[in-house]
Amino acid sequence: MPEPMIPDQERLAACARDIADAGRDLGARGWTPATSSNFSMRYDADHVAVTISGRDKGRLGLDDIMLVDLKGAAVATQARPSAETLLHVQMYRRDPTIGAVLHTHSLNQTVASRLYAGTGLIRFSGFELQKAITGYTTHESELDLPVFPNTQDMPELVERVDAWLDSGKPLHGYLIDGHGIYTWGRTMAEAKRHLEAFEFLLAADLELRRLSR
Ligand SMILES: CSC[C@@H](O)[C@@H](O)C(=O)COP(=O)(O)O
Ligand SMILES: [Zn+2]
Repeated sequence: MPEPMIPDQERLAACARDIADAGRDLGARGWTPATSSNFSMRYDADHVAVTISGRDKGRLGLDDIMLVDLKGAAVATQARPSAETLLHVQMYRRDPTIGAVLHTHSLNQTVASRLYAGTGLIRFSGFELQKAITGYTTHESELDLPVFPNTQDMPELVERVDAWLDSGKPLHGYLIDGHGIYTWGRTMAEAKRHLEAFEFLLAADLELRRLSR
């Protein structure tokens, strides 16, 4: 039997503080309505600090964050991790450089996901803010944000994300139809920058659609 993992409380608290700070900021913008959204940070190579399911993500305290392994199983706690923890740990498993994953439910994210569910993709081009996504150096690039069908079956969603990544196409975030967005970064700051950029790009796209009706 392997020894049970005993979390370093200081390290876990440091992750929890960063997650709670991000949650307060994103909640204040109205992107985490009605306990929706979930957040995580890499704790070490094999573990992730993640929000406990059902908590108000705009008012998180240190007790609202728990540890899971890279399969999404709770570590050293009976608490239940966020409903979509499998989508978080998938990214940490696939890319060891990822340090934070953010999922929110803003109105723009949800409305855009419904509008583009049919095409399965939003392609941004010509926006300076595309450069806020790591690796994009010009507004002349094409930045794709896929829209996957919503389901309560997390392994099914994990499979769709895996299929996209396995095809070799770049992926910096995705929408889930009628639901919200996932994005990530090497640090919490980078994940937040990506989230803000996608939110702005979605808002701009929706506004242009309104104006050109
Ligand atoms: C409150 S409905 C939203 C949930 O179903 C889910 O999508 C979500 O974002 C939050 O789930 P949670 O388990 O609290 O992390
Ligand atoms: Zn959600």
